[in-house]
Amino acid sequence: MVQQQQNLAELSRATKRFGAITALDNLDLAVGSGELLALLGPNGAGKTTAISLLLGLQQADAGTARLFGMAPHCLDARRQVGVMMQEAALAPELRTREQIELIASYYPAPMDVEETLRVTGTLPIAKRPYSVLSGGQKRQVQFALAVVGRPRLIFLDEPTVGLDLQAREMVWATVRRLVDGGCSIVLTTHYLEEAEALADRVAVLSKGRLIAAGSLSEIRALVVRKRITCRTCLTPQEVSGWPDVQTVNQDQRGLHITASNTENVVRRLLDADPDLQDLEVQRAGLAEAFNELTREDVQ
Ligand SMILES: Nc1ncnc2c1ncn2[C@@H]1O[C@H](COP(=O)(O)OP(=O)(O)OP(=O)(O)O)[C@@H](O)[C@H]1O
Repeated sequence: MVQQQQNLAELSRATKRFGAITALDNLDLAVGSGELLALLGPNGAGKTTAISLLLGLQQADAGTARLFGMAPHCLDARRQVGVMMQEAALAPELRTREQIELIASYYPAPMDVEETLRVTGTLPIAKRPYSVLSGGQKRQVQFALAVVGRPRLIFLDEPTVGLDLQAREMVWATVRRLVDGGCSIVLTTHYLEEAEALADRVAVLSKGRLIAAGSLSEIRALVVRKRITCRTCLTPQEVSGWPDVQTVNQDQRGLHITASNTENVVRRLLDADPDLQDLEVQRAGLAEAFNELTREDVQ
């Protein structure tokens, strides 16, 4: 018998307004079992608001939010969730180990506290009270609290902002391990390389609306533009007038061309310069796709 896969978290036609601002505009969003969904979008796009609705921290003005098929504020739903928001109010006097022990006690089958300290890089600050920690160390503790309960679904709102490279890599490694173990994760990030490194699926928000969703390659494919690099005797001035050519730059590696139809441009390059060398054609990266998709909003 084929079992129907249930979405762990779901927004249906959700709208949320703050006075004159429409933070979410008729948004549909679903988080499937075992996936890492990256929510991308410019500042103010509605990413944090979407998570807040799914967690029951805020109510939608229209539409619905469901968490494990329940209203998000239900304790049974919340018990299956771990959260790291951008701001956290933690007891300042509690030491890191005590914070982790406290949160672990709320969950039925938490991770071992020592293991949590180790995999989140918080072992060196285990004995220090929260109030004396640096900004980055506080984020590490918040991350530890999000994962210690071994929840089925974890929301991470910009988890690596303010972390040094080593701490960021530790977060990435732990996130990968959790997903490998069957955990689902919703991650908001401004670091596109973070989405590229971790996400199964990407949802791009802009002005409270979903403007694109799909796998990384599907999102990249939305951008038709591709890059051509080659060594040639042709000058940028000659090439820039050709059909399908969008931009041309030159440096010591040769000519760099972006084009909407690379096949046509490559054919013409080879015709015009039989001695052409080091020809490379690359698809647009996530960063280019993101810029293209949200261009209207960032201008
Ligand atoms: N409590 C609030 N009161 C008034 N306006 C709010 C409130 N929360 C969010 N907003 C507004 O709603 C919009 C969406 O905000 P939100 O924090 O969801 O965006 P975001 O995509 O998470 O942005 P960022 O990437 O900067 O964190 C913004 O214009 C924001 O100013």
